[in-house]
Amino acid sequence: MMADVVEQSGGVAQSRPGDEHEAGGRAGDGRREPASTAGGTPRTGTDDSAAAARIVGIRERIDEIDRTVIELWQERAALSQEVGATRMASGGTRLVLSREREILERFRQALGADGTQLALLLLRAGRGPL
Ligand SMILES: C=C(O[C@@H]1C=C(C(=O)O)C=C[C@H]1O)C(=O)O
Repeated sequence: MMADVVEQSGGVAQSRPGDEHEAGGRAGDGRREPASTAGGTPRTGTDDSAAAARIVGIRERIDEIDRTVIELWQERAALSQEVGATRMASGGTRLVLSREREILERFRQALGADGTQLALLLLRAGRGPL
């Protein structure tokens, strides 16, 4: 089962059985995906070989981006924790809400409502549960 995701509306979407990603399951538009990967090639969601080749190429870059995002996410969380520990060891506060508001605003301006959600998750990753 996939983890819940925060939708643009702020609501929570849950995957339904057979919704996506499963071999032979239904894709997002309700059409059935092929149950197997012909010849061991990655599943692309199309039977058109030219489109499939293009998709495989694009997915290489998507996977690279995802690895970078994960790496940067982890680096940011570690740095944020270091700032918090340094500040508390010096008698300061655990959080600085004015700084957090600036970050939320930066993400909102760049990415809209999704940016706000993303920034909230980033901030939470750095400080742990309140
Ligand atoms: C990292 C800091 O500490 C906390 C964590 C923040 C963050 O993850 O960006 C921002 C503000 C603080 O609440 C900081 O003050 O810069």
